[in-house]
Amino acid sequence: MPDQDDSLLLYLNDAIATTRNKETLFRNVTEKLRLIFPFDAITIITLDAEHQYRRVFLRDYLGEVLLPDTAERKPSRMPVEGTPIEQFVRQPQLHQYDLQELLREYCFQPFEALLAKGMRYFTVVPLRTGGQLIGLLSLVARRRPELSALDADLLEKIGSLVAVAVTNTLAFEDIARREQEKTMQLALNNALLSIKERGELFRAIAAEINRVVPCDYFGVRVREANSPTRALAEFNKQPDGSFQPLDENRFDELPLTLRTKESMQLIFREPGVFVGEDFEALARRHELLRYIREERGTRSVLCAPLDTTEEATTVLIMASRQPFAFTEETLELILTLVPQVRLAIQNVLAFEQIDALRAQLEQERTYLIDEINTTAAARLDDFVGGSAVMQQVYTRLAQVAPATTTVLITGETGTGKELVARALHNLSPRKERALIKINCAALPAQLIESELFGHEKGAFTGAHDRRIGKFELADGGTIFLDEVGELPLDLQAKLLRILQEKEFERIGGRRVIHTDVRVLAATNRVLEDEVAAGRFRADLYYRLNVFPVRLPPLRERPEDVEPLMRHFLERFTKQMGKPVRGLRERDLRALQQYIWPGNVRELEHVVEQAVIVSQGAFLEFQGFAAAAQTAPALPEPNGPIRTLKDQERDHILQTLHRTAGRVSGPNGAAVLLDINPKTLEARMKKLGIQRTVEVK
Ligand SMILES: Nc1ncnc2c1ncn2[C@@H]1O[C@H](COP(=O)(O)OP(=O)(O)OP(=O)(O)O)[C@@H](O)[C@H]1O
Repeated sequence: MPDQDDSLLLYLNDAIATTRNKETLFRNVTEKLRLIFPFDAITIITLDAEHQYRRVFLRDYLGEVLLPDTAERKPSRMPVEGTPIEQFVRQPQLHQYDLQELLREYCFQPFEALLAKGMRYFTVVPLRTGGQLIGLLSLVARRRPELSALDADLLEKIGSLVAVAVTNTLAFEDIARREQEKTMQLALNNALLSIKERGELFRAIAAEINRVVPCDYFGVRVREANSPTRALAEFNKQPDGSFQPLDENRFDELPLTLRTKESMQLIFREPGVFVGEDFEALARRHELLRYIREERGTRSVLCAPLDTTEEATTVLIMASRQPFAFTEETLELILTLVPQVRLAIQNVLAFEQIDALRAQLEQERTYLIDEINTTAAARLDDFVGGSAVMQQVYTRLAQVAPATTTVLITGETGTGKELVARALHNLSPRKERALIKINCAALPAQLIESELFGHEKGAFTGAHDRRIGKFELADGGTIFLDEVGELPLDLQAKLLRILQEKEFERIGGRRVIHTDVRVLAATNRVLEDEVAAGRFRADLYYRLNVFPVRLPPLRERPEDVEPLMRHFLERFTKQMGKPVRGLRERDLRALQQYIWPGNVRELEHVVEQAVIVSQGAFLEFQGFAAAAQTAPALPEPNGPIRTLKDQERDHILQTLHRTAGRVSGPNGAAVLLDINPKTLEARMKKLGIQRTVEVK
């Protein structure tokens, strides 16, 4: 049939030169071939340059669907080694085989399936262009094809034409793919450059990628050593095609057995596609994947590592309910996007960090402004009083200030414990960061925890927003736990953990937060006694008492009274714009002899009051004069002994007199007497002191 052959060749030549559409082209080619050669199925495979991998380029079963389980359903790149194709590649000539014989040598599932469909004969035509073997054309038939020498010659020629067509098509596909890549990269770039919010950014990435590689799940997860993986962002595709973020806590509903660290560890660390049987095998081995398969109907997964550092691996994961949703090509495409996506993630995380720092700075700023308004930063120069006991204190302060050592400041009320804490902070390298004060006695017990550790949004009723705790706020700075002896026992345990491990969690949060905080604590209680009474944890006491600083009460250093007095006098006179007045010798002596239960603070108040009320040439200590007369601690040697009750009654009365009847509050009698206002009220009741009657 030479004429017919020539016209076929001409036809093919023409078709190949003019048809750009792969499907039309090969439909035409196979139809023509069938007219000449009685084959039942035609397959074209292509080979890579090293002939190690094969891809199915086209299958045509002439109307009869064969091999329903394997056709196009594998990742398209498959190895050559170990298959009969190895043999064809080694001797690239036109060959005819009996499938049964081939199968004796090789175990090859596609051929077994062909055989099961009644196919017996297999003709291989090498596809060559420019002397290079680029693929194979195979023709399969039920009946043995009788090929003449001319037929064989024709087939070889057809092979050459088909090879050109295949190469052209591949080149076109390659160009189209690169264009697609470029378009995607451009689209992604636009999104990545303009979006700074994490959720939105990842949603845009998911949507762009989904346009080319459809998926039902898109996520970026991070694996860190020794902890379950966590998501940077995760989305599920909705029926309307939009991507909705997945609930961060959705794994909380998992059966406990699945929430083990091992199960929650990321299994994907290499780029790969897991489809069909590969996915099923993986799901059988990995519990969590099996669960996701059941719950979400996931049947294939693609993963592409984005970033690997010593501490963490970040992986992009796509999943689909289709069993063969991804191929090696899709993976290659996704991998070309990795550098962009990595950069975008780094950007967005950097933005978040900046935001977090800005928020922290803002909080610190607001806090500091509040603080500055009430108290200025203290230095050692601010301490007045050169008594020997105080000299020892100053030396200890100067020694410990530059270290990160925890300091426990003890002393009666008003002895200057807070002043010491401020001085320690300001003398330390942390002075540029915040000094955060927490008054452990002034907070309702149920709020202290949130105050110290912060809480997540919705952690408890009323927690509308996330709140940063003071320990987090003080990161890099100092925290001052005032009245630490008042801390409830359960919080003592939590405080101990921070001191030991330097980490904590927000209430309602699962993330462990590390913090670098120097702790200063103060109390006017004798903590040893509190420990003995079971009200204070011994282990916490030892943790806090690393470097104790005890502030002596004013009565133990009467020589400091005068300089302190003069110091306050100068301050208040200036502050109030009052004229300078003299100090009577007897008043000074009375002040020095007084026992000062409220210590320096009480002295400060006495002077303040004197500056306010004095009119003449001398300072008047009206309220104090009475106290000074009755204050001597020792009674007359031979005088009548007064009962303790009387003594107590008088003492309370004097104090109330001084505070103009005020029991509680900063200027109340309870502060001066260093007892709880409720306790004072109870005592007053017991002693028959009625505020309104007695104090006018
Ligand atoms: N040595 C000192 N020199 C100058 N001022 C002092 C000195 N000691 C204390 N003060 C002042 O006395 C007042 C009370 O001090 P501070 O608040 O530090 O005492 P505190 O021991 O923390 O009291 P509390 O136990 O009641 O909290 C403050 O105004 C402080 O500035």
